[in-house]
Amino acid sequence: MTASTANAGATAPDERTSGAGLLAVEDLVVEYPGKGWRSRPFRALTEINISIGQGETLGLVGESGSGKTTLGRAVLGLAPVTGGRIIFEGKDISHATRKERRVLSRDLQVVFQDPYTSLNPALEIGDILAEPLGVQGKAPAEARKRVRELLNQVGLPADAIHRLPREFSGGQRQRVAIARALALSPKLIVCDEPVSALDLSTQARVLDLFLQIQKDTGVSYLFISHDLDVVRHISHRVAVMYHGEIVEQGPAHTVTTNPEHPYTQRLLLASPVPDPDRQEQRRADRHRLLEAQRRQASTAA
Ligand SMILES: Nc1ncnc2c1ncn2[C@@H]1O[C@H](COP(=O)(O)OP(=O)(O)OP(=O)(O)O)[C@@H](O)[C@H]1O
Repeated sequence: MTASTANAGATAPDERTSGAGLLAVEDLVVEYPGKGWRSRPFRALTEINISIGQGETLGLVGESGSGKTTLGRAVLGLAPVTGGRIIFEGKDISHATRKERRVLSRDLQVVFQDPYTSLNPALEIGDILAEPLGVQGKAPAEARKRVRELLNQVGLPADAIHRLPREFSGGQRQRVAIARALALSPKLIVCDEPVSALDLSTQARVLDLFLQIQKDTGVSYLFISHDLDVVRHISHRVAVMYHGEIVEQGPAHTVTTNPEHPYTQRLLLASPVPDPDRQEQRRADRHRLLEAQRRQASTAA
């Protein structure tokens, strides 16, 4: 993985700036009802505006509690929308009924962070992958064929069909979760920290798989991560969240190497650089950023 190339596997990121088309989130507000120690409703998202085009990845970064997961859940219909709209393929889905959500689930899928808890441990991989196909009414023979295709697509052996999740490593389990999300050929996948639980070399391979799948299928991703390097690698554009608001968004390379907002600058300076391959690039980024801050300070003085 090279830190300097944002989503090198798909369309050049800087050619994309609008992201209009598939998903548009307009002035979205999410308030959780008050409960327990929080007796008043809690506003987790305030006037969020993002959009994602077909075949595009929008990376969503921000510290813990900034509202990234809530935004992903709102898109999936799992968080209470109290204001604004979520438009998917031109249709307002912010208050979709359960029946409408079932239909939408063909096009809108999710991959969660933890490959150890997101798969039913009692089911064989073949059954895990066939489940969404059965729910959508695919005949068993057709479902079996699709399961074999999916295993091949995510780089798992055909005999994985009869094995249980516990027989696989974290990276392999995440491949199963990706295959399950792909089963119905969705248009958008919400990826909620899908590589955070994996070691670095496995992270790189799984990120490459996401890129390859996007190239092959044209799927779009809302890619949530707290890791700026991961987001830079996978995304065309990046949105930065802070206390339930988007404070900055733009082309991935610009936002992750030359951010404008002080919060993004702090994120960049604070994020660790565990991968030796990325250290040189990050040192250069930090140096440039610190220089720019020094220049700003001396101009202000
Ligand atoms: N079901 C809920 N009920 C009430 N408050 C919630 C609920 N889910 C999340 N929150 C609150 O909303 C805020 C945003 O949480 P969210 O999980 O979206 O942040 P995040 O950026 O994804 O954090 P992390 O990276 O730790 O997952 C937090 O203050 C959290 O406590």
